[in-house]
Amino acid sequence: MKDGIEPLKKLSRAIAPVEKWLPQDRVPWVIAGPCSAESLQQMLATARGLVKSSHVKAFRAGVWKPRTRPNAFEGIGAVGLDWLKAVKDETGLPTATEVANTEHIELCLKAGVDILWIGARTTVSPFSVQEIANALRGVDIPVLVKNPVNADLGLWLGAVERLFDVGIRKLAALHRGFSTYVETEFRNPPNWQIPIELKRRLPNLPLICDPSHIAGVRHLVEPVAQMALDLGITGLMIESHVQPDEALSDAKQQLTPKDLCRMLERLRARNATVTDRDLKRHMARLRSEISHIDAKIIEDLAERMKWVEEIGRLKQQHNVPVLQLGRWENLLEDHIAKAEKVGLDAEFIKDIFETIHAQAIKRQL
Ligand SMILES: C=C(O[C@@H]1C=C(C(=O)O)C=C[C@H]1O)C(=O)O
Repeated sequence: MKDGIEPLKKLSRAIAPVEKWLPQDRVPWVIAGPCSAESLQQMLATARGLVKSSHVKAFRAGVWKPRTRPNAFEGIGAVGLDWLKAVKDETGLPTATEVANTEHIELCLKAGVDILWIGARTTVSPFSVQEIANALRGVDIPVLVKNPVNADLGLWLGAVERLFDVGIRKLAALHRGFSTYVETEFRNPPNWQIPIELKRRLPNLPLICDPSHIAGVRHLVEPVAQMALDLGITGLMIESHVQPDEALSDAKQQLTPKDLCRMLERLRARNATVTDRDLKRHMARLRSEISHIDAKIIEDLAERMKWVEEIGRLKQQHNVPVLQLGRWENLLEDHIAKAEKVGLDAEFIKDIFETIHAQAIKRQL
C-alpha cells in the first residue's frame, strides 16, 4: 500500500518497547484500578486488593471524567492525584490517569503520575491531541492513546504521530472499542480489524486492550479479555472498584479486585512464537491449502467479472439499466441460504457479496 507506509515504518522502529516502562514478566500484564478516583479510602482499598496479583503492573484511576451529558459525576479533580500518589507510596505500583488538556498535564507532571492516557473522546479531536502533544514536548513519560470513539483508524494513527513528533517514544495504543448507534451485546464493539490494521501499520507499537469499555457489563469482561489474548495482545487495562455497584461511574462494568485477580488466573495466554518443528510444518501445510483456495477464489472472481462485463455490454446495446434489483435480491437470498447450510455466517456472506456486487456494478458503468 502506498498510503504513507514508509514513514510509519520509521516511526514504528523508533517506538520504545513496553519493558522500558513496565515489567513484562507476566502475560497478561495489566493496568487496573477504578474508573474514577472517588475517595482515598476507595483508592487504597482497591489497590491493596489488586496488588495481590502479580499480573497487575500499574494502577489506573480517572480524575477528570469526560461524560456524555452534563450533571453526571465529572471526576474528583486534582485531589485525586494526591490519592494516586498515596497508592504508589503504599503499593509501589506506578500510576496512570487520563489527560485532556495542558492544565491536566501540568498537574499530573507536578504530582508525579507515571503514565498518561488520552481518552477516546479526545483522540477524535486533532486540536486537543495537538494541545496535549505541545504540553508534552521534551517530557519523557509513557502515553497511551485510546482509539477514537468512532471507527476511524486515521485519527488513531494521527494522534500517535502527533505525540511521536514532539519526542514521546514510550507510546502504546489502547483499544477500548468503538461506539455504535445500534444495540449490540457490547457497549463498544471491538471491530478487531481496526486494531489489527493499526498493528500492521505500526508493528512495534504496543497494543493494550481495555475489555471493560468494550464489554460494558461485568460478565463480558472475561470473554473479551480472552479474545484479546487469543489475538496475541498481551497488555490489558481493566476497571476495578471495591464496591462496583456503588461506583460513581461505569458501575456495571467494574470488577472487585478479588474477582479481577481470579479472572487473571483463569485467562489463557498464547505462546508468542511457534518454535516446535512439527507444529511449524503442520501449520505450513494448512497454510498452503489456504493459499491454494485463495488463488482459486481470485481466479473465480476474475472469471465472474468477465461475464459481468459481457452482460454489461449487452445491457448497453439494448438500453437495459445496469442495476437489476430483482436479480440481485434473488442472488443474495440464494447465497445466504446456501451459506447457512454449510455453516457460514449470513452476515459474512452478505458483506462479501455486497462488495462483489458493488464491483460488478462499477465494471458495467
Ligand atoms: C451482472 C448483472 O448486473 C448487476 C450485478 C449483479 C451481480 O453481480 O451478480 C446482479 C445484478 C445486477 O445488479 C446482472 O444484471 O446480472
